[in-house]
Amino acid sequence: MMQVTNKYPDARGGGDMEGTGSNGEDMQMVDDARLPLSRIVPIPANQLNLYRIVIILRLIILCFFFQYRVTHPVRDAYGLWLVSVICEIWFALSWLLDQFPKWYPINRETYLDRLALRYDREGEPSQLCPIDIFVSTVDPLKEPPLITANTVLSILAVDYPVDKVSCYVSDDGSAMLTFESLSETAEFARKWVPFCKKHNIEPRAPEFYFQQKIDYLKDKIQPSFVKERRAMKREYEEFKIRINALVAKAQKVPEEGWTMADGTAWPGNNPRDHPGMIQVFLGHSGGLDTDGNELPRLVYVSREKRPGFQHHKKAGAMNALIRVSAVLTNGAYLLNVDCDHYFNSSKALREAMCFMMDPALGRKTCYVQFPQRFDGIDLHDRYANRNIVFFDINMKGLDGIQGPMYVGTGCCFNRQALYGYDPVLTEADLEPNIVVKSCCGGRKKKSKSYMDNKNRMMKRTESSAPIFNMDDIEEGIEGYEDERSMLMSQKRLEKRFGQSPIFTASTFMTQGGIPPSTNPASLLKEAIHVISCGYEDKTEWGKDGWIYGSVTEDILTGFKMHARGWISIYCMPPRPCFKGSAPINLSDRLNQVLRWALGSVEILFSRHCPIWYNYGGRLKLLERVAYINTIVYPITSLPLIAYCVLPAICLLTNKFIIPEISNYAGMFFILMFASIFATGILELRWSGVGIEDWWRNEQFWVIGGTSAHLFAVFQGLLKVLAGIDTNFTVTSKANDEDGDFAELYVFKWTSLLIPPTTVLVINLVGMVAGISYAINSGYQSWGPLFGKLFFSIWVILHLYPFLKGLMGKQNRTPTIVIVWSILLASIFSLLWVKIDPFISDTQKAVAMGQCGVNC
Ligand SMILES: O=c1ccn([C@@H]2O[C@H](COP(=O)(O)OP(=O)(O)O[C@H]3O[C@H](CO)[C@@H](O)[C@H](O)[C@H]3O)[C@@H](O)[C@H]2O)c(=O)[nH]1
Ligand SMILES: [Mn+2]
Repeated sequence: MMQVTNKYPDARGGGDMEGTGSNGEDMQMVDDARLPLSRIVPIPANQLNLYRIVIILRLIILCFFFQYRVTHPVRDAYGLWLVSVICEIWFALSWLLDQFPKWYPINRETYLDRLALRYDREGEPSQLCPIDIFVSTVDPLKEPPLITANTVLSILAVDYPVDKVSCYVSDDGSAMLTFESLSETAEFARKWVPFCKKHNIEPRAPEFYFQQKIDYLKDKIQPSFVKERRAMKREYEEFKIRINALVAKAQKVPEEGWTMADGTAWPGNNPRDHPGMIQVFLGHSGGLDTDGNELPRLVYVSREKRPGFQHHKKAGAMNALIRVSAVLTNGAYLLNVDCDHYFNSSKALREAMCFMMDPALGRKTCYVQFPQRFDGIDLHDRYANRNIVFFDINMKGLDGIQGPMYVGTGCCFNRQALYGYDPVLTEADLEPNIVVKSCCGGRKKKSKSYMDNKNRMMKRTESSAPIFNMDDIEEGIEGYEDERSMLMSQKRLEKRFGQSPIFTASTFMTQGGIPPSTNPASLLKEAIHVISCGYEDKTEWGKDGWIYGSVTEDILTGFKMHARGWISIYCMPPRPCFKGSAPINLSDRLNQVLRWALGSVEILFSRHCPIWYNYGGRLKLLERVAYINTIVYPITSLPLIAYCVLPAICLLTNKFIIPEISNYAGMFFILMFASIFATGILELRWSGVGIEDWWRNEQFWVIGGTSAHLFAVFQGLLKVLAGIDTNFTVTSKANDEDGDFAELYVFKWTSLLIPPTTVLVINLVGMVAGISYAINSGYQSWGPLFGKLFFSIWVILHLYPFLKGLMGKQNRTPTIVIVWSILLASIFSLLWVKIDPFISDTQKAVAMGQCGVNC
């Protein structure tokens, strides 16, 4: 059923490849094996330098700009001017937070061939490290089992030694549907995996493989391929039918709850009150595939849930998986994906190992993050779902500082980093203590040296990775004199890991694997124990592992590791390693953004706030700035809304936020725009991001800012002040099989739509009013009007995708056309009739403005 021997030799020991033959070819191999497994591909210096110069220029211009703005109030519109200047200062600050972490962008390249040469040579047992892969799912109705099945299949078929891959599926919804479809998936994998490996196909998620509209015969020489492909396609369709049947069956819950095939009641009938469940499929003794080869283990896990126990959403699920996997397989590394993020490249694990198993990088790398890429997004990516600017610009920038943020999925972790240990930095960084010695010695320490270092041992468990394995511990305990301090370190371990000796012991096996001679039945029992709901009581789970306290557990988790001095790596090979789905209709997208922003606000008000947290530690300054940026951005919604309403007020009151401009001042305005434009263009140049993606990002910044971010600020405040807990509303992952993007036009009412709609309407009204006013007051008033119209149009252009989303798609007659026509019609009719409904209002406002100055 599961792996019980520790057959993973020390593979991270570094470049000491002994025992190679003495002839020249072998020597060459040894040399090659010593070459680095990855390299930094620098961005061309001329591009980067120009970019940096322009940033500095922009900074200088900005200073002059503000000097002018602050010293030149608008006499008759003091309030408007003050608000606008405050907003502008805030925008400038948030620009600084966003800009400077992009000072050292880099790219990277991996050498998979060298990795193979070093750790995975033909004819020898592979020395690659074992990896546990986590898949999280919660609601099979929103996260269709077929999608999860595809993710699981792509994992089982990954290009990595099968005995070193284990896949854990966490079911937070304790749904029998998830369980049964996983069982079907395990059966189908017996056919699917050998097919993938034989024909070396990509991607190895069947749905997406068969969906590809490419010439699948192109590089295939095997005559049998066509036939086998056809047969496999049929098999997959039958599999799909079985899954769909399960889904159909699950639509209506029987009164007495679900019963399993053997007639017993499904233990998870109440998702809020059920025991922990584990089922191991495939693997060691789980039967072979159709070619007679072993398959990776597949484990279903549904942690125990009881009323009155906090379960901490996804972070809690992930922590439960850390413990289960430590007990059952204990991979040295673990990689987690959301249920909809399948392996788009079967080489993903090897890519990650190019960094993790690198003797120099591996010791200090807490995780290797892959960019999130998506399928099924509408052609123009209306709601900036692909987040290209973030993934291709900001993250590359961070990679050059201390490493990219963790984004929740497609990320390979060093298990020790999740246990809350500090990185093992270079020997010079540390005092000459046992950590370094045992690293370099590579041999088990005798109990004597353990005794010598007992006090350091305690310290070390506080701060750095444990290097001893169980034999050492046992030997040590026998001859232990100072019982009290042993007890304390025992207590310390219990606090950190909880009350499972087996699990705690596994944490000392830094190369992964489980001790030999452990009996599978007792391991399973222990696995159930470590997922019980009370297990984390009186422990530090949530302070280590995945961090609790925010619905964006990802940011917090990565942040804490960086604060401990770990670095992370951004890995973006040409073929995207992971692909997921994204909510493409407006309402779902806004709700997703709301959750993210709320998560940020939660962090802002928590003790982990990057503004205050842990100075004097190992967090690099620019990395901190980037984290500050990701948690304060929701606040920008306040000045943003104000700023978007200002142009309309200007139009309605016939005032302006800028006084009559001199030529000298006008120059600064022009320089400002030019420098903004130039930094943008240069950024797109070094990153390779397209202008459309950039523009979408700008637009969505305004759309999100005027809706979701604003709500997040208030909900966050409510949480802090009134203790109202936040929800993790899962995004639906609809499978868009027809590919007609019907989802894009789905309209669901949510109050998130109100503020941007209001901003839009006000601006439209303002434009009508402004134009009609100008018409009435003759031609000298057209000049100032254009300034105001410009700002209004700026707002409307940014909100345009939102307007489109609001309109939906009714019978293919875009309602937006109707709206525009009504608008234009009213402008022209005003022009024709020359009436001015706002004239009295404006006069009133003028009077008030003057009063404001004089009094
Ligand atoms: O109680 C819960 C709630 C959610 N999930 C899982 O969390 C994942 C992410 O949920 P989703 O609704 O897809 O959120 P997204 O906004 O699309 O996810 C992004 O943002 C999240 C942080 O808000 C990260 O956790 C995700 O990894 C990242 O992909 C899914 O696999 C869920 O099954 C759980 O396991 N338990
Ligand atoms: Mn998602």
